[in-house]
Amino acid sequence: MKQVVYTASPESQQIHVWRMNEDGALTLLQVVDVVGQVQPMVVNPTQPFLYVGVRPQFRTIAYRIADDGTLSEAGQASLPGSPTHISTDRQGRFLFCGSYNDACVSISPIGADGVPLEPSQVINGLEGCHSANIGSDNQTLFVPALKQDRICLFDVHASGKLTPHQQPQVTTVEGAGPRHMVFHPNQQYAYCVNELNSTVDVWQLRNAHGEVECVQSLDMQPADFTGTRWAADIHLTPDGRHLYACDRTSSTLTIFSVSEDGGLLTLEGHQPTETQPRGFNIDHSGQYLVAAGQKSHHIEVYRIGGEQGLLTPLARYAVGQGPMWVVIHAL
Ligand SMILES: O=C1O[C@H](COP(=O)(O)O)[C@@H](O)[C@H](O)[C@H]1O
Repeated sequence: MKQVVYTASPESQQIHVWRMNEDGALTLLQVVDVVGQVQPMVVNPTQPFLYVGVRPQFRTIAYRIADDGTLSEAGQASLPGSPTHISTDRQGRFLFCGSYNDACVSISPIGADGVPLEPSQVINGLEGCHSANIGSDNQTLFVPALKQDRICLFDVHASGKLTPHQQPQVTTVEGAGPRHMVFHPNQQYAYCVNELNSTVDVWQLRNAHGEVECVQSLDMQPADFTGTRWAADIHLTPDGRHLYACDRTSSTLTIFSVSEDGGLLTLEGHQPTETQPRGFNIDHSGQYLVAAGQKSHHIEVYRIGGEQGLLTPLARYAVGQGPMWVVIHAL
């Protein structure tokens, strides 16, 4: 499998493009200078485009992905707030943007040329909006509002509109701060990392009443941990067996194994990693994890191994300043 790794470094305004070799080693292919601080990134699932969110002029830049993974700019569109997180639906028809500082989520249609258009709708009042995550059904959008301890649910319409889902929101425990989410491949469960109390919640997507319900909440930290909690990102291996979440104060990756049905997590261990890991990702083969240290200005590649999914450090690489986002794309 041919894969490339994109890392976004807002302080130096750069995207580094790496080829990922079969053994997990990275080879630098390109450094893209971006006009603005580049933060969130996502690849269109059906067309070869990388979308990034930049500031201080809030917009998305679309890059065409060449056959070798290198990038060339294809167009830009405005965004209604500072882009904290961007994502697409599973057919690559819409771009979603969550803005923490501007407390909103937006939806922008993606044109036939692969470039996003201007937003077709903006929903305000989502305090601490930290991400927008399309469900496996490609119809329900899950939007964590960190400062309100709730995840808002919206139906996505083909017209480019969002309307409140039948169950319009679910709430976490007070002070949790829901941030990023991933979905189990069996479409039955989602996992949300909570920034402020460093826990991971397991959300059953359709309980006996057809509703979303939290069925487990696990601490990411060891029982004797007394430091400040500051969790950030969460990712699942493609086979749904191993789940990872990172905490920035302790600079650790927490490793969970996932039960066969996806409904139960077991804490397997902690891996020290780059200083202040804000973003990481897992490759498409499920063999490698790449973590970015916002304060170390490096990324580190790990091999995922064994029944427990423990991590073995392979190599670290200097990137730009303040790396914060990692995307891995199968060519
Ligand atoms: O994780 C965090 O994210 C928010 C929003 O980040 P931004 O890059 O969109 O400004 C940040 O303000 C908060 O301090 C931090 O913990």
